[in-house]
Amino acid sequence: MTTIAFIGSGNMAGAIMGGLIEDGYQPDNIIASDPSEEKLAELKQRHGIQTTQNNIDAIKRSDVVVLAVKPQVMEQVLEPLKATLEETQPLLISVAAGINQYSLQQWAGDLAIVRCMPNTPSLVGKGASGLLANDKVSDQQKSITEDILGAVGLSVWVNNEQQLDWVTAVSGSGPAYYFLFMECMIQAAKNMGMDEEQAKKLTLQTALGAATMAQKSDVEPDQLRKNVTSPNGTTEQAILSFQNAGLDKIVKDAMEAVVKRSEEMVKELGAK
Ligand SMILES: NC(=O)C1=CN([C@@H]2O[C@H](COP(=O)(O)OP(=O)(O)OC[C@H]3O[C@@H](n4cnc5c(N)ncnc54)[C@H](OP(=O)(O)O)[C@@H]3O)[C@@H](O)[C@H]2O)C=CC1
Ligand SMILES: O=C(O)[C@@H]1CCC=N1
Repeated sequence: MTTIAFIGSGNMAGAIMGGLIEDGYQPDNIIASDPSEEKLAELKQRHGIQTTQNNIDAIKRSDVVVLAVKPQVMEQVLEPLKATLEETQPLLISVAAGINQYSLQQWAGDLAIVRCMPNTPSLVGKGASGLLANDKVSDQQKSITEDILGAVGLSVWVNNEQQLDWVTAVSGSGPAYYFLFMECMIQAAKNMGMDEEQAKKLTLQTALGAATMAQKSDVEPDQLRKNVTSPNGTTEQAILSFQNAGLDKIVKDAMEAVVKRSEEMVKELGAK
């Protein structure tokens, strides 16, 4: 079985590791590397995986290296690892937003690199990831990448950096939009006087029900919405309220802001 090292073991790495284990991946074949002893102890206890505070040691023992540190520290994290990476030639998968293939290659060396944009629902096997390979990635390495990300949800290959920025706007950042919407619904229900626990239970089940229906049915989301919206009924008033507030523009602006920020990050943080 392929051994996977995670350089950086925070939220995103934890989500992918958790999803892999849930899917039956051998814990012995997962190595988490992180400066935090506490984080590592927690991961070891929860998943029974291998842990280390030594990135080079983790890389030497693995076939696939997943880079899951914050974009702001990627350059400094890779600098001491470049020689080992070039020597051992693992498949490198970076999940960092705003760090493009060019920068990764400058900092990590001439390797097979997949730039991946995952999302945190990977933790529950419902991830959605975009993948961009450089031309050193073999078909076999593509299939290994699909297996890893496939264990935690669905993945799609894209052809260029711009398309990966679009993936970031849709699914990378997307879970936060739905969480925010849930927060707003729970708060509004509380303001009406509903008990918080009840508001939460109903909101979450409604989100799950709507997503499951949209995914399982052949009917498009707009028709599913119309099916809920009885003429002159209650839903119609809510939809009108959203539309009058310019929801389509609010969403469009938010997603364009993601793409803009990704492009800025490439300029701010990327290799010159
Ligand atoms: N969260 C999300 O929804 C998504 C995140 N991403 C990307 O995933 C990456 C990680 O994000 P996230 O998991 O949220 O961040 P976290 O801060 O939760 O995780 C990053 C981890 O890397 C550790 N770290 C810092 N320096 C090193 C080092 N030298 N060697 C090894 N580990 C180190 C950090 O430790 P310490 O805290 O001690 O510094 C931290 O535990 C980012 O690049 C982000 O763009 C992509 C898609 C979705
Ligand atoms: O907010 C971020 O920068 C990361 C990338 C996508 C989701 N979280």
